[in-house]
Parts: sequence; C-alpha cells; structure tokens
Amino acid sequence: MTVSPAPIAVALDAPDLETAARWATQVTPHVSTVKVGLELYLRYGPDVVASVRGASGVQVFLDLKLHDIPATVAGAARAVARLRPAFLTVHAAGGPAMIRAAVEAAPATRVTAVTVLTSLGDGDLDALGVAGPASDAVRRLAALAVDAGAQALVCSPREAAAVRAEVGPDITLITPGVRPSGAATQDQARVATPEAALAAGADLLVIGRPITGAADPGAAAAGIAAALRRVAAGAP
Ligand SMILES: O=C(O)c1cc(=O)[nH]c(=O)n1[C@@H]1O[C@H](COP(=O)(O)O)[C@@H](O)[C@H]1O
Repeated sequence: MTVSPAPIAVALDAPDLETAARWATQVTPHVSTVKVGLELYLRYGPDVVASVRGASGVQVFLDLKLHDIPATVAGAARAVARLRPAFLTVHAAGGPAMIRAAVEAAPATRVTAVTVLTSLGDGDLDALGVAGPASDAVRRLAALAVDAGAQALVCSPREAAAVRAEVGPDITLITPGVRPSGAATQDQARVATPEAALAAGADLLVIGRPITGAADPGAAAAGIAAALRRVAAGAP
C-alpha cells in the first residue's frame, strides 16, 4: 500500500549542504515538503534549491522572510521565482503594498505571509510596542495579508483555528512552533503538538529540530507522519 506523504515541511536548517541533502533524502518518503531557510540559502545561494529537491522532486518551501520596501521585495521575489518554490515567505508586517508586490512578482509561487514569529510571546510584543496579545496581532496581520493577496499564512498552531475562521478555507495555513509531546521547546514560545496543530486546521506543519536533531531523521519523520494519519482518520 502506498501512503501519501504527510503535510509536514521539514526545516533543513543545516550548516552545510551535505547534511541538508542527507536529511532531505531521509525524510522525503514521509513528508510533502522540505524548507530551505536563511542559513542554507545565504551560504549556498539559489543552487541549494535544486540540491535539496533532488531526484524526488519534493515540494520546496523557500523561507527568506522578505521584509523591505515594495520595489525591493518585488525584485527579490522576481529573482527567486525562477526557482519555482511552492512557497515563499514575506513578513506580513512589511505591509499590504509590499505583500502585493511579492504576489505580482512571483505568480507561480504561493506568497506566504509570516504573521507573528512563533518565538515571540505576549511580553515580547509589549516590549516591541505591538498591540497584543499575540493571538490578536496574528489575526490582524493575517487579515491584512490576505486582503493584499497572500495565498498562505504562517502562524503558531495556537492561533490556527482563529485564523482559519478569519480567512476561510482557501488560504494555506502553515504552522511552525510544533513540538511532539515532551520535546524541548528551545527558542519557540507559542507551541503545540503535531496532533493539535492538525486538529486546529493547519494545512502544513513546519518541523525542524524534533526531526533533524533525532538520531534517525527518517524514522522521526515517519513517526510524526503516522501520528498525523491517526488524527486525520479520526482516532481519539
Ligand atoms: O517562517 C517560518 O518558517 C517560521 C516562522 C515562525 O514564526 N517561526 C518559525 O520557527 N519559523 C521557521 O520554522 C522552523 C522551526 O524549526 P524548529 O523550531 O527547529 O522546529 C525554523 O526554520 C524557523 O525559521
């Protein structure tokens, strides 16, 4: 029986390309997506996308979190559009004109607006002068980003249900801040388990260190994928 890959984007936050490519090979039988972030992209440049996509042709999420004036973001989005990532992140706080510029510049990619980083808690937002709590800020930025044309949103699993109610069924909801029960939260502040994220309505779960830090990343990905299948099948 073939099992379809789970809705997980494994964050390939590796210091070198060999490690990232090895993780990609180990996890791609089990997950739909791999994510290339700043560490890998800034070290190796655009070629890294083809390296991790490999022979499997797995979906690539390019997480560059663009945040600049609209013309600059349009140029950056145009520069990476040829890599055909399935998702490209921008910070929602860059504002509607910036988000719209990215959408127009990368028509074949789902421009994905990051609402409030999952590493921030309510106290951090206070210190930054952002009106909180985080759940309100996330909903506000989600609505703004979707109005500006974003096709996907990043929020923590804790806000996923409220964001879904706000933006409807057609927007892809992506949740980092995912930790299997008992795993260390590390630098994440707003977290939930993979099962809770899926039950809250997330379409794609970003998971890094709980998979890549495991002795066997392939087995860790397979274990979480199996847990998600049980949720999808309605298991208690
Ligand atoms: O855009 C993201 O992917 C992202 C947004 C966010 O709010 N929080 C967040 O953790 N991420 C990314 O998700 C991944 C989480 O990795 P782990 O904490 O190792 O599971 C990292 O690659 C982060 O860059």
